[in-house]
This record gives sequence, structure tokens and C-alpha cells, in this order.
Amino acid sequence: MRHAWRVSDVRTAEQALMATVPPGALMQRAAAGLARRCAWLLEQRYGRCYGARVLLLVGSGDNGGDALYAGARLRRRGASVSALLLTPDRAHRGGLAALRAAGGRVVTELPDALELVLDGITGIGATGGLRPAAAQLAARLPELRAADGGAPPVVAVDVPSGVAVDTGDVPGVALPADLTVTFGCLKPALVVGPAAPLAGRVELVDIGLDPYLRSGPAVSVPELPDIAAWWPRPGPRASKYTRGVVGVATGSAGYPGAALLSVAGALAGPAGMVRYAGSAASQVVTAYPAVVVAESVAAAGRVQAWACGSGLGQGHAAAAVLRSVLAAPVPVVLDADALNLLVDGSFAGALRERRAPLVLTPHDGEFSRLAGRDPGPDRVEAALQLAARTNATVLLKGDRTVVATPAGAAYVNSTGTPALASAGTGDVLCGLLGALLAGGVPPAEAAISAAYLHGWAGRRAERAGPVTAMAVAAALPTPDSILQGTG
Ligand SMILES: NC(=O)C1=CN([C@@H]2O[C@H](COP(=O)(O)OP(=O)(O)OC[C@H]3O[C@@H](n4cnc5c(N)ncnc54)[C@H](O)[C@@H]3O)[C@@H](O)[C@H]2O)[C@@H](O)CC1
Repeated sequence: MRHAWRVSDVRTAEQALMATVPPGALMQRAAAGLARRCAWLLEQRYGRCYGARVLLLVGSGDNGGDALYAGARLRRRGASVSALLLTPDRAHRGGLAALRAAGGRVVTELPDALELVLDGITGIGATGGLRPAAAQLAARLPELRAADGGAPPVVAVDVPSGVAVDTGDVPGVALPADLTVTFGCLKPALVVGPAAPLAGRVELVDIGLDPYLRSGPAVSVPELPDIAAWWPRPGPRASKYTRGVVGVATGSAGYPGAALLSVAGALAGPAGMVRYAGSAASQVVTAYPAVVVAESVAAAGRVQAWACGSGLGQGHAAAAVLRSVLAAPVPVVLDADALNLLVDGSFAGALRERRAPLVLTPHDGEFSRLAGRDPGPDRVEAALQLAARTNATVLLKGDRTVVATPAGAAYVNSTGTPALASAGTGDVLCGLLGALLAGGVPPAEAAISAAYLHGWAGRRAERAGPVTAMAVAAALPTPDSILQGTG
């Protein structure tokens, strides 16, 4: 699991660490790691660092200082390094002196040809998007050509300039990077929100900060070994009942497809049995003979968790289904129409009386209706607030899906793809999540595991052509199969 910390926590930790090392040592650690990765990138792309033309974009803070010191190191490795200072009178003095001493130059114009750009305009001290001079430079970077005829890669120093570091919002113009070399720890903008894809590949340079990061992380990013560790594995005495039975209450006469999709998702999970309850029972059992079907939730028999909502409709019948599901003393995941049914408050009593875990899986529109406001620029905070208000685990869908718990923990999924923004994929997610809950996985772990595998399946389906929800369901792997390379 990787973790990201907010700026105030990073600064507190940096101050504590700085008190234990000689002045300037941290910046040298950062610059050394940055220069090493830039040299590696130049060697990978052009076969050599020697002679490569490197441009430093230098802002007024320590982020620019990192770029200048790294530039000095690259110059000593034989690169031709020039620095464009956005505010020349405020550029980092020590860094500038080091660059000049190593034989680097200051330029006032963007060169025509370059092999590498280092973005040291702003780091964690940024406020707002790029200011006009930097924004104009950023707009001209795609015109540049490297020796091999391609566009020179951009390496962001710590974070891409122009992003809101704590939230992952992009409030104005930002400079996209191919690689971000970040120092000490991840920051939220590298993993969540529209900023995350602008970071490109993210590499962490250890500057010794870990022991000083004493607060909890702003957001955690589970990785495949975490998902694998949470995935239930049947023991030798397992039966379909001990593995868990998931109930699926989705679909309606108008939307029988939603039932098929959520059942397909549930079948890909770790539960021992899938029961379907609803009006699409005959379609479901025809498509999936292993599913045990019933006409209603009451007639479905025992289940260990319910997945409810996709394609349910919003009339009286749908409300009755939701009421039965909420009355069951087992974990429940609610999606789509079930979320919309919650909006008018008529289920407030049923929700208050529940003791078993509840997971809500809204997209932005459903979130807005439930929370009474858009998720806004801070998606992690928005999800946490809704989780606290509803006492439910909230899975806020997006390119980087966020999972927030009522206890205040937040996770972000790293496998998502915009290709999953297609009809019916959420139904598949809901079924899979229900099966994980039925298998005994706690709500936050179940939600983030489902998001991870769903994102992974979306990417896999994408490689085969336009993404359909059924293709996503068919591509759902188990974590072990991904780890073994057979997923
Ligand atoms: N504090 C530490 O111990 C370390 C800090 N390091 C570096 O220091 C950086 C933080 O340095 P600073 O606190 O000086 O902050 P920044 O380097 O992010 O710069 C802040 C400056 O940029 C200007 N600025 C703010 N928003 C802007 C915008 N939108 N457009 C243009 N200019 C803008 C402000 O006038 C301010 O002077 C980190 O990101 C990292 O790169 C590293 O050297 C590692 C150690």
C-alpha cells in the first residue's frame, strides 16, 4: 500500500527532519535523486546523457532550487544544461550558483531543440494554476523537438506545476509531465483527481522523511498484493455457504440487462453462491444456470450480503425491494436507483436502524443528489464527508475512484480508466462488491478491491476494442490470477 500526505503534514515532517541534518542536505538528496532519474531517462530514450540538451524551467521557490542543483549534476555528467528563470530576481541563489559553476547557462528564450525539460516552476508551495508567463511557456512546449524527432519528455520536480497539491484539482493551466520525481512521500495530486494523470509515471526519492510522517496519510493507494491479501480463499472444509452467499436485487422489467450485468459481476467474486431476487429471474437463470433465483427478496432465502439498485427503477416496487434489503441484518451495497431512492429522506429511519455495514457507490450525479452538492475540487474530502454523514462506506466513482469510510480513512484506486465510463459497467462493480462483502471482506477493503479489479478489467477490455459492460464482466480477474500472470 502506498500513502499520500497533505502539504502541511509534509512540511511538518520536513522541518523535523531538517533539524537533524546539515543545512541544505535535504535539497541535495532531492537533487541527487532527481538528476539520477533524469540521466537514466536520457539514457533510455537517446542512449546517452552526454551532450543531451536539458532545459530547466525555474520558479521562485525551492522547487526551482531542486531543478537548478539537479541541472548542475546533469551538467557534470556531460549534458548541456540551460535554465529559463521565470522570476530571475527570485531564483534560488545557491542552485543558480551551482549551475553556473558546473558550466550551465541561463537563457531567456525557449530553445528550438531539446532532449529533456525539467519542470521546477512550482512544487508544494503552489497556489492556483500556472501564472500567465509560465502558462505561455507550457503552451509552447509541444512545439519543441528532440534529436530523435519526437517531443522531449517533461520531468516534473516533486509535483507537476499548476496542480492543487492537496486535492488533485487542476484549477487552471497545469504542465503535464511524462515522469514526476517526488521527494519523501507521495502527495494527493499524484494519485487522485484530474491532476493524477498529469503526473505521468511517478517515482519516489527517499530523503529520509518516513519516520517523521507522524500524522495519518490523506489517502492510501492499495496495490495488487493488498487486494490479494484481502481476497478470501476457501479452506479444505469450505462449502458454498461458508464461502458466503451474495444476494443480488437488481434489474426490473424495464432494465433486465442490469440484472444480468450485476449477476455477472457477482459471479466473478469470491462468494460460494449467487442468489438473484427480482423480475429478471428467468433471464438470469437462462444466462447463468448456477444462480439460484427467486421472484422477491423475501423469497430468496439466506444471504450474507446484498447488492441492490442497478436498473431497479424508482417506483413503489423498487422502494419495497430497497426496504427489504435494508431490513436484512447483513452488509449491503447500494448503487444507482437505490441511491436515488435514498434522496428524499424516506429511508432515513431504515438507515438509522441498520447495524450491519452499508456501502454506497455513487457517480458524480448520484453523489450530488445524495450530498446536496457536487463533489467539488476535493473528491477525497467530499467522499469522507458523505461517509461520515451517512455512516456508510462511500465509493465515489471516477477515473481515480475514491473510497471513504465513516471512521475517516480514504483510499484511491489506481487502475481506473475513462473507458469504464460506459453504460452498465457500474452494475458489474456493484455485483462484484456484493460478492466480496458476502465473502466476509470488510466494507472498505471490499469496495477498493472491487474498484481495483474492475479498473483492471476495464483496461484489459479496452485493449480488445470498444468497452462494453459485458466485456468488463468477462475480463474480471481474481488477484491471484493477475499475480500469476494468468488474469
Ligand atoms: N522543504 C524541504 O525540506 C524540501 C523541499 N523541497 C522542494 O521544495 C519545494 C517547496 O518549496 P517552496 O516552499 O519554496 O515552494 P515552491 O517551490 O512550490 O514555490 C513557491 C513559490 O512559487 C510561487 N508561486 C506559487 N504559486 C505559483 C503559481 N501558481 N505560479 C507561479 N508561481 C507560483 C510563490 O510566489 C512562491 O514563492 C518542494 O516541492 C520540493 O521541490 C526539496 O528540496 C526537498 C526538501
